Amino acid sequence: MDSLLEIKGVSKTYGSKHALRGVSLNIPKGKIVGLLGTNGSGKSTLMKVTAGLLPVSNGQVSIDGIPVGLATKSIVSFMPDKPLTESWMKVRDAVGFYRDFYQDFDEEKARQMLDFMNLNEKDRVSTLSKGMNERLQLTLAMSRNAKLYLLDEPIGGVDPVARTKILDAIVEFYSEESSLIISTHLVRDIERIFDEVVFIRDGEIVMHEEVEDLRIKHGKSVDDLFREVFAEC
Ligand SMILES: Nc1ncnc2c1ncn2[C@@H]1O[C@H](COP(=O)(O)OP(=O)(O)OP(=O)(O)O)[C@@H](O)[C@H]1O
Repeated sequence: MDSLLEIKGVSKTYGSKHALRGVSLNIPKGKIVGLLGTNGSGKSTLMKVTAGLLPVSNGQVSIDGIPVGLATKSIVSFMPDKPLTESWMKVRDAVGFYRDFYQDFDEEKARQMLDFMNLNEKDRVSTLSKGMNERLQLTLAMSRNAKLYLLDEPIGGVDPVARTKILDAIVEFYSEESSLIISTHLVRDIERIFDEVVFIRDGEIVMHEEVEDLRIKHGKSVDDLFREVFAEC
């Protein structure tokens, strides 16, 4: 298997709290992967460790064969669960900020995405609704020409109509040369776009399967299986 992301025996503690417990995971190139778990299961921690924003307590993470660090930041695009933009910015300032900051930022792609998302470059970030803000953050993260995209809860807290638009944009603007990991607990709305799913519970990977295999093997949707696996939590 041609792995893009390799995680080997990664643990992460915050003081005495164990957020990740010996996580090992391989993600191939060209896949959209759902990182699924209930609140507090370790999704954001795993995303941040992969993005190189948090040091691990134990284990190794590498992307395209390179250990996570300064060098991998240029091939990983991370959309955190909290916006990186400042409230004084207009949408066009946010785009300019990303363009100046990231060499691989594709301004033309950003324009097309803004258009698709019905976002106006003249709007102030502080006046955007939560759903519109999520659309902006997604546009910024996906307009980089990265090898790995990490989207932390891109549909958290937005209504079903906004969710559909965000998912359509991910599918429309995703390049098959790269891989994309999306963390969420809103499985039903999003499972149609996944090639593979990873279930994380209490900082441990409890399942990693291709979605088609999973549906054949269990005769269930990912959402049904998710509810079953996490029912006892
Ligand atoms: N900075 C921190 N200090 C202490 N504990 C933390 C910190 N960040 C996360 N944790 C704890 O680590 C565990 C995993 O948290 P994490 O944010 O990775 O989970 P999550 O799956 O992303 O949750 P959610 O869906 O609620 O965002 C939780 O028990 C959380 O309380």
